[in-house]
Amino acid sequence: MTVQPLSPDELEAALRAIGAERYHNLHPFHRALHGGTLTRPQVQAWALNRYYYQCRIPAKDATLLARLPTAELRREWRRRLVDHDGDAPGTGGVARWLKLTDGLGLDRAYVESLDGLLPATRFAVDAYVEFVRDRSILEAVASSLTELFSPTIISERVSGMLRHYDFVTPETLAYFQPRLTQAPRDSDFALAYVREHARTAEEQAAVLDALKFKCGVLWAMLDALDYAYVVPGRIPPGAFRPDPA
Ligand SMILES: O=C(O)c1cc(C(=O)O)c2c(n1)C(=O)C(=O)c1cc(C(=O)O)[nH]c1-2
Repeated sequence: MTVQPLSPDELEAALRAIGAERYHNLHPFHRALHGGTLTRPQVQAWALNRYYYQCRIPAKDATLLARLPTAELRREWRRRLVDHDGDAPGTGGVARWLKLTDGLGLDRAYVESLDGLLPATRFAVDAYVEFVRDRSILEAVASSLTELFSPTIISERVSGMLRHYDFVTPETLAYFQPRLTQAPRDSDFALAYVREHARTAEEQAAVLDALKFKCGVLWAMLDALDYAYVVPGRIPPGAFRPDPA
């Protein structure tokens, strides 16, 4: 029996249902981060590990950019590189993420060295970069669609962290403000691309799987933090160890 393809609206609804079920806003570590029940060292561990995601995002976008077939698509996608890398030293999202790790009292050279990462952070983020490098353009674009759901979590995060943690200031969280406009712009484009190009049932299944995969990447990063930094005695050898209080 041949499976009938979904209409673009049905495909979008199926993508949104994946986010509603699997996006990392539902993870216990995020609930704790936003709800104010983490300690400063646990927030430091989150920011340090998330730095690796931030700094690999432009590399993943560059691998896709190189494969895009038209100037129109490349022009659209290259904005993401500028958003993250900036167009001068000290500008862009990665530099702003370092303001967050600075504000949390982490040594910048240590953060940038990547020496303190959890092994699973590295594996999860590298898997995302490799997925985008190796899969079809359609799957690669679809894997960015978690950003459909990020403005809500970012708003929750900023208000929750400012309310609950006296060691967090609006300047420390400056990374997130531009994301509130960048993420919808990027995800609107990616969603329109996927709605138009995922026509067959096979292509649509691949797109849905790409979004599930990406939700898994984000979830696995938080599982790793939850495992290592919530119950004492579980920090892997070589990973970030908070200073004794
Ligand atoms: O704070 C978040 O929860 C969150 C989530 C995501 C996401 O859903 O992938 C991104 C970001 N932030 C983000 O800041 C960012 O630059 C980004 C790029 C991408 C991507 O897949 O290309 N996702 C995300």
